[in-house]
Amino acid sequence: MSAVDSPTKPILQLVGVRKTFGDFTAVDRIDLDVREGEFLTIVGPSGSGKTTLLRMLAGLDRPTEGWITLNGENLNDVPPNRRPTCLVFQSLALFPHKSVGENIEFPLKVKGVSRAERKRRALELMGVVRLPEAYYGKNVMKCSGGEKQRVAIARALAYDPAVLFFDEPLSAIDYKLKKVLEKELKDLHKETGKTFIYITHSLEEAMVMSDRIGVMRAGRLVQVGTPEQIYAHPVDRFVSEFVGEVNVFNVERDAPGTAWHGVDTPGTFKVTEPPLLEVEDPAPPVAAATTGEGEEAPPPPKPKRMIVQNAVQLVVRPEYMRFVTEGERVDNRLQGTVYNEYSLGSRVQYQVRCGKRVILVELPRSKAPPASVDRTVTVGWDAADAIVVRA
Ligand SMILES: Nc1ncnc2c1ncn2[C@@H]1O[C@H](COP(=O)(O)OP(=O)(O)OP(=O)(O)O)[C@@H](O)[C@H]1O
Repeated sequence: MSAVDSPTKPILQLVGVRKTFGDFTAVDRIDLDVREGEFLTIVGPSGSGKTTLLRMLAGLDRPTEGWITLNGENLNDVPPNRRPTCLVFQSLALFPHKSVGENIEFPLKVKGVSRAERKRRALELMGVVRLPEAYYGKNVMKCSGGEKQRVAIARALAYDPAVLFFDEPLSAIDYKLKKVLEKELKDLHKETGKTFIYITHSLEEAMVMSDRIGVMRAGRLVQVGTPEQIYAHPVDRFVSEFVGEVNVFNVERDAPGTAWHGVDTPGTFKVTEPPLLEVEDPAPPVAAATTGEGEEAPPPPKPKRMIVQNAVQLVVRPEYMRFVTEGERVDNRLQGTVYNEYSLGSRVQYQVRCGKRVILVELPRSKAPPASVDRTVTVGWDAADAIVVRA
């Protein structure tokens, strides 16, 4: 059972964490519970605030507002070297003139562990990260990128931290090795049972390894969920597009119960009823009250209302689009012409011009029709396969 399914208590809690640089807010009021033993990945585009958040977690920066607690203890003023956490940097920060063994043993040496015990533990950790014992005396700069990565992780494990932070450790590694290391990191997480917090801009990486993923945008954590939740139930268009290429249709209706019409794509569409939207009541905020001691008490929260949405976006992933034959039952269909097709290895992607729009369709190679370019086709999708997000 993963940490996500189990009722484990939060090990790390963030409450209203904010970081500003002058007038600029890099991280904006983040609330997050990290469960003990989970692999949580924070993803987001460049500049969304991931590194700033991680630096606060690791103690390299102090939050401007809010609290970070570990097992209930406020960490805000605890320096990095006094925290039971360890950060594996993108640059790895290894000691270049030292051997693999010396690098891994460093935290143990600082703790005053005997030479024999240090060596025993270093060899044990080399086994955990799959480095051959013969590498013990090898100069770390003579190791490959993937090997250095393993040394950095073994050294982090030597600290025996409660939580390990990873700052894009695989970003400089070639694609094939990265795929191997992603799986190894996931195995390592399982074997050690430690809490891993991982930062990356690659959602693909996050999907492979994580129990949960937090998606950041402009300093805010816009969605936290399992890879399945992020993929199948993105909260908005930003998250859905971050997960991969999508077809987006703007649709609206005059009133509940009437037909949905395309705004930018002509036609009537069958749409799964969108969820009610929770909004703050537009009534003016209630003035702050004064407490008995003469201090200002915070105003009560604004009441919320549920409203029916009559304008939404339908997000249809290319793999949920299909070519429809005459008479085939499908909820929504569009006529078009295939103008390009691309091989994606085991899948084929088609670009289909439907009026002024280009629709992406992706099929497994085994179901891909041959030589489709310039053919007139009908593309279609079922209402249940469209993700309905706020317009
Ligand atoms: N010390 C600083 N002073 C001023 N602005 C900063 C500082 N550190 C970060 N920022 C700004 O805060 C924002 C978030 O930066 P951050 O490095 O956290 O983003 P990121 O999501 O990690 O990006 P990337 O994936 O490119 O590393 C950026 O606009 C950045 O310019």
